[in-house]
Amino acid sequence: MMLIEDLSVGYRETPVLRGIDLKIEAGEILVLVGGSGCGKSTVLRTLAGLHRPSGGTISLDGQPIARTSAERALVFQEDGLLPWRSVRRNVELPLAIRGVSKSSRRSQALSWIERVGLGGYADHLPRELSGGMRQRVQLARTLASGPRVILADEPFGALDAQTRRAMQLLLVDVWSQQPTTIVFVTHDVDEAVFLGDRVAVLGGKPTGIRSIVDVPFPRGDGDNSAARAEILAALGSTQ
Ligand SMILES: Nc1ncnc2c1ncn2[C@@H]1O[C@H](COP(=O)(O)OP(=O)(O)OP(=O)(O)O)[C@@H](O)[C@H]1O
Repeated sequence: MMLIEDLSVGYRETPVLRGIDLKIEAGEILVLVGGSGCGKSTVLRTLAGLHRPSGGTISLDGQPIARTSAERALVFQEDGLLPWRSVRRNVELPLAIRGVSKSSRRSQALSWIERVGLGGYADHLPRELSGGMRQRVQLARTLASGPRVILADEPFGALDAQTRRAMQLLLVDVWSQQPTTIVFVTHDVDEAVFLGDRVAVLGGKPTGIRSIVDVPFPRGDGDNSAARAEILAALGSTQ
């Protein structure tokens, strides 16, 4: 469980958000939405340990978060793959850093590559793949590293609608087999309601969280229109 208490974030003298209290349960998908520039990426980078909070505390299972750690993996819109390494060798990288033996990391990487639907592309270079395929490789690499928390910053933001949907379904598929805690930032309310167990709307003063909306049918076929309307209303009130 990740516990965020009275968190303030900002840059030098510029406060961005303050008074954030959030409890993120293990295995939950929590989505952060909010107007452009409200501080979503800053919060995520703070949870990753890349940015120091200006106040408050963050802990993961009771341990304070003070720096970056492989247990909290950041995933960006830009895939961050190493262009000179093949798909397989990109996915192997976090395993190599953890000291996993060569044969074991090769078989684990190939298994993840298969699971994200890229069997047959293991020896390709990133530049030989489409944007959606590169995002699949990024997902495989992230999952291969076995993080306890995935911090995703608009990972599908640059993809066309069809590829984006395919990636959401893939994420849900792998998450349902292995429910990792995910904090997911998006601009897209439909994506938020599809993926999230809960959606936190950030922005607005004096508090950093305008509203937390429970999604009744996350990743399912039920009617989430009331949750969607509540998120849109909260977003409207932060403008
Ligand atoms: N490195 C930085 N130095 C100073 N100010 C910054 C820095 N990064 C972001 N900011 C400011 O902090 C605020 C929050 O930025 P952040 O990127 O967290 O917002 P966001 O909600 O993720 O935006 P978007 O949805 O447009 O990506 C903005 O006003 C931004 O200008």
